[in-house]
Amino acid sequence: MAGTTARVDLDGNTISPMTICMIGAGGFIGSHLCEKLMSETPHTVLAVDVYNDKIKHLLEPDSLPWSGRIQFHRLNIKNDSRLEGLIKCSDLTINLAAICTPADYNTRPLDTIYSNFIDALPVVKYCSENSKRLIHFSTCEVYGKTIGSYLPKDSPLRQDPAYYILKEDTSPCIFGSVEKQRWSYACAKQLIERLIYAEGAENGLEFTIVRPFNWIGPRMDFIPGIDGPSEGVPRVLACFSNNLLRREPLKLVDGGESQRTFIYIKDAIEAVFLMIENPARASGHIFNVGNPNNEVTVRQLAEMMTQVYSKVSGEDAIESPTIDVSSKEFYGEGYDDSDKRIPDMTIINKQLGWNPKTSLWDLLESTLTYQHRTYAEAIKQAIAKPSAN
Ligand SMILES: NC(=O)c1ccc[n+]([C@@H]2O[C@H](COP(=O)([O-])OP(=O)(O)OC[C@H]3O[C@@H](n4cnc5c(N)ncnc54)[C@H](O)[C@@H]3O)[C@@H](O)[C@H]2O)c1
Ligand SMILES: O=C(O)[C@H]1O[C@H](OP(=O)(O)OP(=O)(O)OC[C@H]2O[C@@H](n3ccc(=O)[nH]c3=O)[C@H](O)[C@@H]2O)[C@H](O)[C@@H](O)[C@@H]1O
Repeated sequence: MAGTTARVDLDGNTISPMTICMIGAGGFIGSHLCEKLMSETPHTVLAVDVYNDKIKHLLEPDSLPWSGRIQFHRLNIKNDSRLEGLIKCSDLTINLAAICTPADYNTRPLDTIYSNFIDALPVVKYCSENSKRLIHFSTCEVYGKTIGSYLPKDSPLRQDPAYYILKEDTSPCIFGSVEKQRWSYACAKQLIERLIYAEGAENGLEFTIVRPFNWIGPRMDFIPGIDGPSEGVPRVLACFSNNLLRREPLKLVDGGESQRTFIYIKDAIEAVFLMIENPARASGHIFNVGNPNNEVTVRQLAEMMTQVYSKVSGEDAIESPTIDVSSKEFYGEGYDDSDKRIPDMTIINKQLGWNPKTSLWDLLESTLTYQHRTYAEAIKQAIAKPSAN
């Protein structure tokens, strides 16, 4: 049981129980982190968010084995003076709070920039002034587009990893023009990374920056019209899950040619655990956290999800499982895209000895089993409702 056996770090030292102020704990990544921290460690979590639906199962009832080790604080970090007190009484702050759905970047650029830069400023300041450790969640989007994407289509250099592998310490950050407001998120995340790095260099802030590469799994985002707004556009896993559940074609933006590497949330959480419990190895570093072996085009992802969903639901796929849609139609004016995202793993391997394990097929199978179990009945009822009236 958590807390009864002493935990040791990668260097064999005993890890003392710590208090973690987790901002954005009620979201997708936060919920998985809280779940594992409660079941496998003696650490205490001060869970800060405006919502708690995804961690409700950890908060009640009082009889849960970790009762007393997780406290929920409903607050908006934009304007709440309690934040500094929570950071002060913690050993470590993890900041996950952000607007991070691409449909918002070009349609709500101000909210996106405020959320990812301005609202994170006090968190960094309080950590620096109070000499508290910070793990800040950035994104692989800070790399933007690959160098290779600017080469002629038939250039052999496009096949050379030097032109597309993304390395924390050497790759440039390549964004589109300011009119392409898609990059408002990446640019705000890049500037907060630079500010944190500068606080480390000038004022001694002990920090770790995480750059997640498309982490996916249960509880990611929402299913429109079921546990989120009907007109809302979540990230691709939830968009495609929604289409599959409703037996609609999966929409391929601009032909689905962009490439992504997807990693299972449970593999990625292991990496964050190593950062939490090995400060001497993690501090001062920026880490890519992704699975370079799970690369697909978005079209291939759609095809694989269609096959996996048929297997887990027992339903045959519809006759035309995908449909092409322009990015302007799907996201509106100002959308642009990352062409390819393969993380270099050298730094995280060297510092933390971490590697991802789960194949794309396996992670989709467990995730879509969850989606089917959680939403299929609610969708059936939602679809049946209008005709019953
Ligand atoms: N999921 C991924 O693959 C991925 C990839 C790259 C980067 N990230 C980064 O990781 C972090 C977490 O991502 P996620 O996928 O869990 O997103 P999420 O949207 O599920 O979680 C973010 C949480 O932050 C909370 N939040 C936002 N603004 C807040 C505020 N002002 N005050 C209090 N709470 C606030 C939200 O309510 C939400 O619960 C984000 O910073 C995101 O940019 C995630
Ligand atoms: O997850 C990450 O690592 C980062 O990348 C995501 O950005 P992106 O991968 O572009 O967002 P998705 O919504 O997951 O879309 C992936 C691709 O699928 C496409 N897509 C999306 C939805 C859809 O229905 N159809 C479709 O073709 C998009 O155009 C894009 O090319 C988000 O910006 C962040 O959550 C995060 O910082």
